[in-house]
Amino acid sequence: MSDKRKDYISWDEYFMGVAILASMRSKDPNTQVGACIVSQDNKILSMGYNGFPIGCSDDEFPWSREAEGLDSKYLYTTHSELNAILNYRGGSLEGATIYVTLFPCNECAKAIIQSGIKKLVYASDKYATAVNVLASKRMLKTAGVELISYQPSGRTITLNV
Ligand SMILES: O=c1[nH]c(=O)n([C@H]2C[C@H](O)[C@@H](COP(=O)(O)O)O2)cc1CO
Ligand SMILES: [Zn+2]
Repeated sequence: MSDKRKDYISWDEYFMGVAILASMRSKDPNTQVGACIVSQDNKILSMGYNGFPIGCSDDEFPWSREAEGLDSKYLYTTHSELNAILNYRGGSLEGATIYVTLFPCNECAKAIIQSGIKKLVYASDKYATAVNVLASKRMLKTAGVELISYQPSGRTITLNV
């Protein structure tokens, strides 16, 4: 009897890897974010990345983070976490886990909590001191969502696509 492969990727590497891959679809020149929602039995339910709503052209709407008023990207981008939740076409997300490449903002936290997601695994927390992230953590913790800081395995995964 032959032994099984030993260097297969872990569930965490797989799901965070999918979130990272989703982020690579983002057209945001500054921050690309990806999310992957997973069921309690390790099935991928949905994915998302930050971008403009369907029908709002990436070439017509602005990607500027400095511009004020109607030319700011912040008015138009749908965040990766919200996109992943809205992209889901199944039933309930109750009890699911969301893998995110960046800690979610307060608006995404509300959507995560209300959709019944119970666990959040995040990679970067580069805006940790921003007031919206502090508010996000306050809500997620109060609502009982488990927050797990992803520990990179150190493995490099190369895709020849
Ligand atoms: O939770 C988040 N999820 C998410 O998708 N984003 C997106 C919105 C913007 O397109 C980008 C943030 O842009 P910037 O880093 O230039 O401020 O990341 C931003 C946050 C904020 O934490
Ligand atoms: Zn958000």
